[in-house]
Amino acid sequence: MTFLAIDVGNTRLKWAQYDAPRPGARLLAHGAAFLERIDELAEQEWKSLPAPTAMLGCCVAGEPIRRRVEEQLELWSHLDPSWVVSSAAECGVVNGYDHPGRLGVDRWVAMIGARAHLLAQAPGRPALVVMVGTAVTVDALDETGRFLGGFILPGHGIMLRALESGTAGLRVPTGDVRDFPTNTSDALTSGGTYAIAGAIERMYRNILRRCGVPPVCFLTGGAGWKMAPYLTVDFQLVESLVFDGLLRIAEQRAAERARP
Ligand SMILES: Nc1ncnc2c1ncn2[C@@H]1O[C@H](COP(=O)(O)OP(=O)(O)O)[C@@H](O)[C@H]1O
Ligand SMILES: CC(C)(COP(=O)(O)O)[C@@H](O)C(=O)NCCC(=O)O
Ligand SMILES: [K+]
Repeated sequence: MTFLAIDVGNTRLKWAQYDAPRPGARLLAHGAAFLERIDELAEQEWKSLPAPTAMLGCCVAGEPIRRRVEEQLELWSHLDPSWVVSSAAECGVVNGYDHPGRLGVDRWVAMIGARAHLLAQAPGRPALVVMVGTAVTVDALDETGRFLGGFILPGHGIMLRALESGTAGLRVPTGDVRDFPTNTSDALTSGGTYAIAGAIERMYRNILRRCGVPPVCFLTGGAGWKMAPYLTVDFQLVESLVFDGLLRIAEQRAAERARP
């Protein structure tokens, strides 16, 4: 009984194969492909994988991309692709968005993963879930598992491209993060990094004010490691947060199917 988890973002598809559809399952293989390369998965990375018994994914990259991923999944003819959609409540997480279905499903799944980590280590605490990918999301879960709301910011790449295309004088290589940047490259890189760090610190304080208890902060996403050195709040870097959420949802759905 192997399980394939897939997370399709706006830049890359991330996949991981586990020996079972439940949290704590053993990771058998994993990889990532830029969206320009997803049409090669069945011919390349996935070709040598043992056939997964079940698959669950989340996709924020749009319907055409999702269909292209499903074409690759046809490699395993018995497999019935299943995609999570954001809902009003799932796996103990309650969705406080005005229109729950409009919440990015990667955010929803990451929060479900974070909630499981939180319950295992610090029940009774709120959670702050930061995902640094193409965009950056900074989401708040209260101590009962209710999603209170969150920020969306441009990611590092989008910030730099926006500045480059909106100005005459900002076309410079990537710089270093400095407290007091003294050249354009460092000023741009530091500005982007501290904009994200500042949003995280603000949400930390928003949650503390709302809940009266400091949140446990989870950091994930392809560029999460880039932010790690610059955060002033305690955090846990959990690269697998979305996969952990998918495993949790898959376990829950299997239990529901098994119920008489
Ligand atoms: N090896 C890498 N190649 C390209 N981008 C990387 C790499 N490692 C980290 N990144 C950063 O991670 C981002 C993509 O992260 P990811 O979580 O896959 O995004 P998304 O979920 O939006 O597709 C890129 O925008 C880039 O800043
Ligand atoms: C905010 C996002 C673009 C993040 O995408 P990513 O950086 O993971 O590619 C995605 O979660 C999304 O399309 N959300 C829908 C809008 C919302 O969450 O309100
Ligand atoms: K993502």
